Amino acid sequence: MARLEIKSVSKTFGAARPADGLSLAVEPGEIVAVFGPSGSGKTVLLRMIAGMFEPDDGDILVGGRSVIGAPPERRGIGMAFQNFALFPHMTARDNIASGLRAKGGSDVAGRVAAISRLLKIEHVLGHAPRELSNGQKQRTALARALVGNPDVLLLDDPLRNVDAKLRYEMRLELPNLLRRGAAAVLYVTQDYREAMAIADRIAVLIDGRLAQVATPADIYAQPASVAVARLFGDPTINLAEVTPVAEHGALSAVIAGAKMRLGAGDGAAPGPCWLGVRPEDLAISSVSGEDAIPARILAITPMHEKAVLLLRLSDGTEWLAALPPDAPLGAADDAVFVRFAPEAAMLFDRATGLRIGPSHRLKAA
Ligand SMILES: Nc1ncnc2c1ncn2[C@@H]1O[C@H](COP(=O)(O)OP(=O)(O)OP(=O)(O)O)[C@@H](O)[C@H]1O
Repeated sequence: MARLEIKSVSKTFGAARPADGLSLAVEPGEIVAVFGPSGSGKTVLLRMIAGMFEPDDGDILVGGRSVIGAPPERRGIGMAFQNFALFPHMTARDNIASGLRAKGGSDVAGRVAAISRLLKIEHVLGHAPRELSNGQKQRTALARALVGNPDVLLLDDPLRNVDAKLRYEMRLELPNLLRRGAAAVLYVTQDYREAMAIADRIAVLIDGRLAQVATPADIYAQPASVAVARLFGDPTINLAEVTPVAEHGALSAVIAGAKMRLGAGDGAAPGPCWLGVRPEDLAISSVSGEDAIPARILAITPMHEKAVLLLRLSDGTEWLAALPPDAPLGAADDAVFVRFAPEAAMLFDRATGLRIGPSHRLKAA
């Protein structure tokens, strides 16, 4: 059992700076998802930890000892990648055993059998990779990463190339499987749902910097910035440019002519902001009122667990509302009124993008 610590790590490739002062610690038995847009530096981070190349600055420690300069096989790290990276000429059994054999481990056959049972691939151990389905390849690659009981487990988008059904199943199974060995797990994914389903904490990487490291619930309810807020949620968060005003210690902002009460902030007017409201926090009705934004329904998309309404507010802004499918939805071109609770409004500084003030969403939940 060992802690993984990444301390002020930076890496530059020409004009690209995929790691810019990254600091993060992962405890034994903890799963931290590294999530961020394409090109944000996720793979570079994993490769530096694995020892495929070294950082320009900073330190990486496993169990309190720096691994900088140590060869990959001496770092106590297991890895699995999105393209599986299995040796094509070896059976699944030999692929799984390859790392153990290289290290001269004991009871290789017994350990391979045990991990294969756990991953339900015992029946294909004699097959070559070309004879395996993508799901079986992915389980074989995971088995190879897990079999040596590594201190640190690095998984680079391991479910990207498997079909939707298996991905769903594996999202349910993986957390228990990964926690068995009490490794410190870094799990890279481009899918925010996968990050939320699998991880204890999510490290949001944007342009080589950690924009936020927090639990999935906190990141959703209290995103540190408008960029983080936009990465989590489907449909994505609705935004409006506002300049809130403070009256009697309470904030409000005018959106498309309607004066909306805001629960965010500390009651002082914060200057120009982005206001963000999640689609599921909007209520739609045919009843007008001072606290309601006039809008028109442009389109309704029924989905099995929700209906998504595309709305045009009276100032031309387009917002999305996500409603329970049994809610009265109206029809395209209907005039409607949009409301949200003051606690549902988040405010982000327009210049920096950072969220303003304490969130009231958690209190409301
Ligand atoms: N070996 C390398 N040489 C030069 N530039 C590199 C190298 N590896 C990565 N980069 C650059 O570093 C940046 C981050 O790349 P990285 O592969 O870490 O992104 P990512 O977040 O994993 O993206 P994706 O989700 O698409 O896999 C990119 O601009 C990439 O072009």
